[in-house]
Parts: sequence; C-alpha cells; structure tokens
Amino acid sequence: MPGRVLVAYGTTNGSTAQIAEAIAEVLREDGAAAEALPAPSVESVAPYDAVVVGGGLYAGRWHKDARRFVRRHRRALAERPLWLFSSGPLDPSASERDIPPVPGVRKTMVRLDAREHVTFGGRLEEGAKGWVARMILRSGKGGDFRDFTAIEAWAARIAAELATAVPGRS
Ligand SMILES: Cc1cc2nc3c(=O)[nH]c(=O)nc-3n(C[C@H](O)[C@H](O)[C@H](O)COP(=O)(O)O)c2cc1C
Repeated sequence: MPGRVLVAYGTTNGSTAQIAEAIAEVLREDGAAAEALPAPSVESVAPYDAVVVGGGLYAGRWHKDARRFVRRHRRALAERPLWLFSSGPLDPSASERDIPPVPGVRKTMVRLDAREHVTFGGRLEEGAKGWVARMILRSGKGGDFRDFTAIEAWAARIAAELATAVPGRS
C-alpha cells in the first residue's frame, strides 16, 4: 500500500499553496498518494501516514491557518513523520542561505518533533490582499522569490525519507 501524505498549507495570496502543490507533485511522482490541501479544510490527519505543513510568513509569524492546524491536530502530528516549511522573504536570501524558522515555528518543531524545517522565498505581486501588501508593492519590494528547483529538491529528500519511514513503502 503506498503511503498517504498530506501537504497542508496556510496562505493569503496563494503562493504557499503553489509550493505545497509542487511538493505534493514530487511525492506523487515518487509513488506516494500525496495531496495538497488548505489547512482549514482538513478534518482529520488520521488517514495520512506522514504530513508536511507550510505557511506564508506574516509579521514574523506563520500564517494563522498553519498555526491553527498544528494546534488542532497536535496529537496526531506528533505520532507521524512531520516536515514544516515557511515561505516569506521577498529577496533572494532564502536561495542563498538557510533561514531559521521564526520563533513560533521553532517551538512547533520541538513540540511535535518535526524532522526538518525550511524557509523558501516568497511572492508578492499586484492584486495581493491588504493595505500593507499594497504599501510593500508601492515601495518596489514585490516579486516572486520562490525557488522551485530548491522546493522540488526538498520534496525529493522527503520522498527518500518516506521510503524508509512509512510502513508498506519501499
Ligand atoms: C503584510 C505582510 C507581512 C509580511 N511579513 C513577512 C515576514 O514577517 N517575514 C517574511 O519573510 N515575509 C513576510 N511577508 C512576505 C510573505 O510572506 C510572502 O509574500 C509570502 O509568499 C506570502 O504567502 P502567501 O501568498 O501564501 O500568502 C509579508 C507580506 C505581507 C503582505
């Protein structure tokens, strides 16, 4: 039986959703039954053998949907192989060096014994919600800094670990 993997995400402007989809796609290519879902739509983690949770960064915190998700499902998540990611920096920094998790995400990592966390670059483009977003855009700080080569490489590492971590997968 192939492993079932959930990639749950919290997003406001959709860019983290696309990262989650890219991760799920790599996992599917590797034979896992992976699905990317908005975190609030997940009723239960019970059907999944492993979970990846990602959130956009807003004012130094994970997206509220990602925070609520890990709080609500903490027991089930602590019993499963778990990976976390954040998406935020609107500059090339995330492609150039490892960016540590924000403090709240670090706590979640420790509490739930997550295997790894990675920060990917973010995206902010015209049409983003909120006046702060519009101000950032007006100051010329927008753009798409997501590195899909790095995202897919990370997903491939997860796939390799799943091959040993999830019973029934080889
Ligand atoms: C109001 C606002 C606050 C933000 N705060 C942060 C932040 O604290 N750290 C960071 O790295 N990126 C920050 N960003 C950039 C976002 O994390 C980035 O645009 C991300 O890709 C958004 O994800 P989403 O499209 O899935 O909502 C901020 C963006 C906005 C609009």
